[in-house]
Amino acid sequence: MEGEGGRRHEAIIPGPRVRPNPLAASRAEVAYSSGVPTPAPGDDGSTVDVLIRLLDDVPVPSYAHPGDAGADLVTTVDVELPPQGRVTVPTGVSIALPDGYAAFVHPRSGLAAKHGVTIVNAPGTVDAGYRGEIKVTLLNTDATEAVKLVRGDRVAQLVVQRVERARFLPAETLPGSHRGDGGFGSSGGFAGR
Ligand SMILES: O=c1ccn([C@H]2C[C@H](O)[C@@H](COP(=O)(O)OP(=O)(O)OP(=O)(O)O)O2)c(=O)[nH]1
Ligand SMILES: [Mg+2]
Repeated sequence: MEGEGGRRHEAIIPGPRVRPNPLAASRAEVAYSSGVPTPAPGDDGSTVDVLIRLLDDVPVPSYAHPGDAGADLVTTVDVELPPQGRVTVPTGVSIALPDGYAAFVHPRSGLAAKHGVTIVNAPGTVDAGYRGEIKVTLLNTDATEAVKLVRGDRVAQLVVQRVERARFLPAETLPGSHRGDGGFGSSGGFAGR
């Protein structure tokens, strides 16, 4: 456009506010650790396709509500967790995650709050290359009450996430930071301690 004095001004027209979706861009090329290509890409880049084998008569893990992060996993065996005891249970599923993803086996808050049941190694890490059955190592934190779970009970939830792999670069010194080497409660405790 021609401005005053004959100088040319660029018209500032805001561009469309569209963020590129890195998932959508790369999905077609995603490869599994085995080299098997992915199935057709999903709809809008907000889901990732994960191949699953049902090793038992179990439901495909599903999300209870839209927007949930965790898909529930069931135990395929009846189990009694003694007070403060732990048991590893099979879930009847194995999966193939695309490279660049991992799945994390998280406790369920209802089991934790009502019965004290958690997962020893929470969250358990399922590597992209793992093809074995997903298992859950349950722990009954209650000091006195045993907890009985039966085949089909939902005992954990699986959260699928993109993960970065680091290139660890040895260095003599590290850049300074506000926290420095303070940790393990350096910012203060809680009321009474
Ligand atoms: O709660 C879990 C945690 C892990 N796994 C499976 C998937 C994972 O890829 C594999 C190995 O897990 P991890 O690396 O945590 O165990 P590790 O003790 O380091 O075993 P490994 O030497 O096989 O890596 O075991 C599960 O089924 N459930
Ligand atoms: Mg390991």
